[in-house]
Amino acid sequence: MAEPFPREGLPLEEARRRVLAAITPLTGRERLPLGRCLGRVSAEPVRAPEAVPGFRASIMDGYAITDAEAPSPGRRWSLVGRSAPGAPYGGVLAEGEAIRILTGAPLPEGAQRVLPQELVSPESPGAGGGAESLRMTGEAGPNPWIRAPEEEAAAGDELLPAGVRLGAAALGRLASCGVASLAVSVQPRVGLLISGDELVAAGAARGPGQIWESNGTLLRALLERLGYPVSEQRVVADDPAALRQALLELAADCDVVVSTGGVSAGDSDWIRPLLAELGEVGFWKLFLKPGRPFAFGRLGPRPFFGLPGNPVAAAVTALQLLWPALQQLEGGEVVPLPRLKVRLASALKRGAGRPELARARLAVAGDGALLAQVEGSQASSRIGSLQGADLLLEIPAEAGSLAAGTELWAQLLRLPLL
Ligand SMILES: Nc1nc2c(c(=O)[nH]1)N[C@H]1C(S)=C(S)[C@@H](COP(=O)(O)OP(=O)(O)OC[C@H]3O[C@@H](n4cnc5c(N)ncnc54)[C@H](O)[C@@H]3O)O[C@H]1N2
Ligand code: MOO
Repeated sequence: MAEPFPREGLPLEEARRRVLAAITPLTGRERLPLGRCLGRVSAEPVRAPEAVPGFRASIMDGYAITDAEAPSPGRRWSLVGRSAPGAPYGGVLAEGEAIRILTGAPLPEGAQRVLPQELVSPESPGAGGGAESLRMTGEAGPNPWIRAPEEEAAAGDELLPAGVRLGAAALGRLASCGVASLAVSVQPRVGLLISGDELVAAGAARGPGQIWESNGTLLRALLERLGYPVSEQRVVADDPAALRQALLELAADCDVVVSTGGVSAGDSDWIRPLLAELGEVGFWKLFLKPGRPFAFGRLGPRPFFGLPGNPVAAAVTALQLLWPALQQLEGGEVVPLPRLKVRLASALKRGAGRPELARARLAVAGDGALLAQVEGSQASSRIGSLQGADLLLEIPAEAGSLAAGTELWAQLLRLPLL
């Protein structure tokens, strides 16, 4: 039977294309208060209900006057009132009059300019009584220091399209425009299956040849950081009946099923035959280091990701293939990691073979050039190679050892702050 994939494995780009082509976004949505929307995806466009700020507001603490042009030093006004944030001056300002105004307070009708208080000096009425007055002592510039009523938004402006991941800035802006809640897409429920006869929980005593289970902790934390907490997890031995049972349960309860381990070609690697039995193998094997034994397919109707058992390979393929799929399942834009060009800080010994995503630290040289520092073994079993990594260096398949200074593309392991 012809294999539906090249023998050496699928190039990463092609694998990502096939994964995304097979993923249909979930249709559910829910309305949540803003405080619970961080990291979620907008399910519909949001428009400003009203203009914001909605009135002309002072940008400075000072005095509002009717003068359109900057007044000259020595000019005087009589002080007739005050406008504070939330306590506007009710009257109409006339020529020759000024009011005290605070930052953020509404300008009264007739006012055309605010004089920052540093430019004027108030004068008390003399012995004969009369109004308090104001005298121009400084040199006014052209800025009238007035914030336009529609500076942030006009009524009906689109504040946000559908399909956008909500960060602090978007949520803050929605609040500033009076929006209290919003419709967001439901999140995919992620089921995680961890398999391996050799695995014991961290903290438990190890028998001969046993290792402490780490992929559960690693993947759960990574997925949580990406905004997709794992909703169910099973740890199962390399036993086909137990694995079949766990896969069926996870597929029943979750929108996407992810496994780690048991996906290469050994005689206790059950994931692929079980996927073929319970659903369909879309493709198996990537032309990638780390991450060659990777399976994608369907478990019944659910997308399935068989990540390798080696921890680094599991984390890298989760970032490269599972994360885009989760973004698409949620109905959001699939946002790739930013790519940039960096130079190797030191020579890198390697053999040509598979395209590699090497873990590196980002350093900035004195002249501002971006440098990649690859430290220690890049074995896919060594989780330490992920620790502190800022970059995944994209090393082409045909590249052998690389000299210091070699320019390479790299993916920046950073999420947006705002
Ligand atoms: N003949 C071949 N052998 C292997 C190939 C191959 O192409 N031909 N590929 C190698 C590569 S590359 C990788 S990566 C591994 C992945 O194999 P599996 O996905 O089947 O994973 P396992 O064999 O179950 O485990 C590999 C390794 O990782 C450890 N492991 C597994 N699960 C966990 C866990 N939850 N926490 C911590 N460590 C875990 C496991 O003990 C093994 O050491 O296959 C190569 N072999
Ligand atoms: O793909 Mo494996 O992760 O190279 O060791």
